[in-house]
Parts: sequence; C-alpha cells; structure tokens
Amino acid sequence: MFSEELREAAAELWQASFDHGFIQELVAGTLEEGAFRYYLLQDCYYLTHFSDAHGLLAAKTTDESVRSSQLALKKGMDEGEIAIRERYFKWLGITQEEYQKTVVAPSAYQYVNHLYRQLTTGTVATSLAALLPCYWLYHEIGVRFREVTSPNRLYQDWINTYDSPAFAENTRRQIDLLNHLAEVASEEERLAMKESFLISSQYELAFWDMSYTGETWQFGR
Ligand SMILES: Cc1ncc(CN)c(N)n1
Repeated sequence: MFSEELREAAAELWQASFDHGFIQELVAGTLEEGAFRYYLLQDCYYLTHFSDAHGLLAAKTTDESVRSSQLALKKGMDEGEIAIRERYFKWLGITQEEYQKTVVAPSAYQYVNHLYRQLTTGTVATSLAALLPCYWLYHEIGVRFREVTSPNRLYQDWINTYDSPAFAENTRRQIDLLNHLAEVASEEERLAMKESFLISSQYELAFWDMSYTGETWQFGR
C-alpha cells in the first residue's frame, strides 16, 4: 500500500514527534499550561485554515468520492475538533479578544501555506497527501498514549479526542482515499505526494517545537 510507504518514510520524523518534550510532558501532566495555551491559540488558526482546505479540495476535485468525503470531514471538524477548541478556550479563560490579537507564529503560518500551495499549484492527490499527517499522526498519538492517564484533566481530554472512534474513522477514510488516488497517479505524482506528506510531517514536528519554545518572529510583528 502506498500509505505504508509514506508512513515508513516519515518514521523518524513521527518518532521525534512522539518523543518531543511537548508531548512527553503533556502525557506526564507536567507541561507548562502557558505552552498549552500558546499551542491552542496557534492551533485554532491552523484548524480554521485546515477546515477551509477541505472545502477547497472538494472544489478542486472531479472525483465524487473525494468531494463528498472532504465536505463531510469539514463539517465534522467544524462541529467536532473546532468546537472542542472553543470549550478549551473557556476552560483556560481565553477570550475571543485574546485570540483575535494573537500573532500567528512562523511555523503555524508556514504549515498553513504549505497546504494552500498544494491546493493551488499541486494536484488533488498532493493536496490530500498534505492533509493526511494531521489526521494520522494525531491518531497515532491518541492510540500510543491510551494506556497512560495524564494527571492534568485538560491534557487527558486532548489525548482522548484523537483516540476516539470518530477520529479513527476519519483517519481511515483519508488513508483509503490517498491509496485510491495513488493507484491512478503517475510515478512522478506519487513522488510529489510523498514529498507533500513529508513536508507536512516536518511541520507537525515544528508545531510542537513552536509551542514548547513560544516561537516568535525574529524582529517581532
Ligand atoms: C497542527 C495540528 N495538526 C494536527 C491536528 C489534528 N487535527 C491539529 N489539531 N493541529
């Protein structure tokens, strides 16, 4: 399966995500709440664009199975993961005003730009490959840490989201679509799909770093 080839190519990168201080401390419950707060603010920006990317992909494709699934996933995300973020905002006392004033960090900005680049200059298959690590890596995190209970209720709630049957099904859906598109892709397009998938995997790793260190622009913004 092409998805297995991609997973293997990303193995080292994904392992670095599992081992990252942000994830390890989140699971142990020792992660500074300020780092999680920062992550949530940046992730809300990311998820809003990630959701829009599904709509753009639906508009770009002529394949009905891709179109309908992206629209369904977009709806599920708006009502699920994005709605959960609103609950977390309340939990941590983050106001809309604070969110509006938040400066988008370089890595969050660049990750979103990679998605849009694929949607504009790439193909449907390379765009889907760019979206996939967002599902698959997080689902693996949920599964990997399902036996551990973080002493921090909020962190545990976050982990549970990605181990839920709904998230597992959405991940499976995107993996199946990727394999379906890879079957009819040329060798050149398959290489571009792999590159797109690996770039997203790099940005997933950068996202933990960004949140852990409170990344800022070099001369401010
Ligand atoms: C950056 C990022 N990547 C993935 C996910 C999981 N949808 C997320 N919430 N944020």
